Amino acid sequence: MLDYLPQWLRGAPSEQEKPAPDSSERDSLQVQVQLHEPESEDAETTPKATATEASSSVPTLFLNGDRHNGKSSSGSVASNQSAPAKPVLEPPAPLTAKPMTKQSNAASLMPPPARPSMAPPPSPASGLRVPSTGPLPNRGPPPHSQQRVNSGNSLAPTSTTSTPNPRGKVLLSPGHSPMDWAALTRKSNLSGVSTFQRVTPSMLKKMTGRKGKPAWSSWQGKVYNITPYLDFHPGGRDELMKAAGRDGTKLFMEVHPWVNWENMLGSCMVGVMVSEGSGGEGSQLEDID
Ligand code: HEM
Repeated sequence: MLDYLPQWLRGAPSEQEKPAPDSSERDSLQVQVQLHEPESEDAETTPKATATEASSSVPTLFLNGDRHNGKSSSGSVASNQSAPAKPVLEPPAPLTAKPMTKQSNAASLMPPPARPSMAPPPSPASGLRVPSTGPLPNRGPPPHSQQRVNSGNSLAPTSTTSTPNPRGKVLLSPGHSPMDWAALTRKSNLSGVSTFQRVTPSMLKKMTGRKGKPAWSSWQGKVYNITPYLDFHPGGRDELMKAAGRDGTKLFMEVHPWVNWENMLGSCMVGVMVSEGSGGEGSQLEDID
């Protein structure tokens, strides 16, 4: 009975029956001892398989054994000719270098260069654009300022519509875009006067845009007819009318110092400011009205 099992598995023979172990059995017994012998403080952990270089060309795996154990002089564990119960695992798959796949190849490539900026070429209306870089300029008067309060005067019906835009911009009616204004000023003289005017402060004060009079405003010593621009003004008629009959420099600079007054209203220039008493043809224009 149990003849098919190796001797060492059939159970412990009595001391008398026990034959002198041959060398291979001795080695097998050593293996058992080695497997159960705690080697270190973490010896109770799950046995781990470790690859090692066997004496033959085929790599062999060992349980809980390090390379030195496997190559011990007894050689029973490392040897392929040991007992069948020997805990030898199948040889692992050869650790060959993986060929580069397409994906890993692409991942190792350098990223594409940054896209060049697609800034549009400068246009005639570029002076009207808000600068895209740098600190934000003053975006109009504070919410409760006098400038934000509707003046309530009886202006002619406007062709612009107020919007809840926080910047105070209005919806310009069709045909009144900044481009339309630029095209209009290229074609015609919009000053409303045939000759250059010498305008005194009292003359300017009367040019309020009411009672059939044009709206004039001065800027750095020059006088401009702002009436034609009223419906083109992105801030609306009411805002622009605040500068009528007076020097508009301060108001203008408070709201949009980046806007080029002289370029935009060049064709609306009426004349220059002169001191009181030295008025010129402007007084004649006043008489006509
Ligand atoms: C008379 C010469 C003026 C010209 C040529 C002019 C021109 C302009 C332009 C081009 C804009 C658009 C700005 C932008 O998009 O960045 C604008 C907006 C505006 N303007 Fe004028 N403006 C003038 C006078 C005034 C005055 C006197 C006021 C106020 C009393 C005023 C109030 C505003 C407001 C509230 C806006 C909208 C807010 C903004 O764009 O920041 N403007 N104006």
